[in-house]
Amino acid sequence: MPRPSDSDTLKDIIALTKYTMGFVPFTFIDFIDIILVAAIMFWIYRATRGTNAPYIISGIIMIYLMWVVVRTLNMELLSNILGQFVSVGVIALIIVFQPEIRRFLQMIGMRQKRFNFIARIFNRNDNTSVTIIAPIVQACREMSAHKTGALIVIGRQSDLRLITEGGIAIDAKISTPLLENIFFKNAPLHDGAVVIEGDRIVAAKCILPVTQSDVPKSYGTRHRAAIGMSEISDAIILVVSEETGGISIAHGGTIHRDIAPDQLANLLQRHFGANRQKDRHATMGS
Ligand SMILES: Nc1ncnc2c1ncn2[C@@H]1O[C@H](COP(=O)(O)OP(=O)(O)OP(=O)(O)O)[C@@H](O)[C@H]1O
Repeated sequence: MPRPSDSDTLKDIIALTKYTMGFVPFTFIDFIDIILVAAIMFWIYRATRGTNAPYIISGIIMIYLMWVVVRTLNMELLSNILGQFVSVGVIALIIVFQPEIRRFLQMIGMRQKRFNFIARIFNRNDNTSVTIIAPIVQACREMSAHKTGALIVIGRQSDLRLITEGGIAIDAKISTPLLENIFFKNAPLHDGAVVIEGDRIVAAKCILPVTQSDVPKSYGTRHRAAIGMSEISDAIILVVSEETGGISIAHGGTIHRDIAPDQLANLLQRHFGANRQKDRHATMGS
């Protein structure tokens, strides 16, 4: 019996591909579709990392695949039972993922102000270390020494209106005495977070979203709120612990605890220096 040659095999593959493509036409839109689904799945993975959500998603996918299999095999009873699970699946998803969905909506609400080039050019402050960093670091140093609890959000590119609108508007130039006064125990505005944008204290008494990630049990709500805020925005969040006087800095979903005031000044310099360089590149590019 003659053995099929390589060219025969190739012809068979081409024929099979054409046959399959006849049933399932693959267009450019399909390609975009697949890329978007992959991007959404990657985002869901990143947003739910560290939570129980990936396990729940795997469970839902398993139920769905079982349902597809039993339906194909015409197993009526099992198919009906699993079908009920699948049909209420969307509602179950909304209930189970309520915190993640809320975080996603907040993230959309805090979209980057990256198209606001003109405002950024005119708002750029080359004296950042004198006008912003020094008074904040000094306030943290003092509050740390007196064990005054504080939560300070330093805005960068993310739009923080969703947060500031829930607080008390202040709109005053940053100064060490003002920050200390706000957080002074029993002062009317000491509860919640202060939000700083540019060289101004925009609002106080702001409520921040608390992280849903797995953090050590020793972290109280103030530290959890700092991490939560850093997960949904590019802001830098400073915490002074009322319990220990320790200073922490949260950024990009992680928190560094027990930072010395001098180290804090260096870290802020680095963040704002990098920001200014990024602005410069963006301005040159635009
Ligand atoms: N979601 C939030 N948004 C803004 N501020 C918050 C939030 N949750 C808690 N806080 C602030 O944190 C204070 C409570 O801090 P708590 O003792 O629970 O946290 P902690 O992380 O242990 O901080 P500390 O080390 O200062 O005790 C509240 O009085 C309030 O001012």
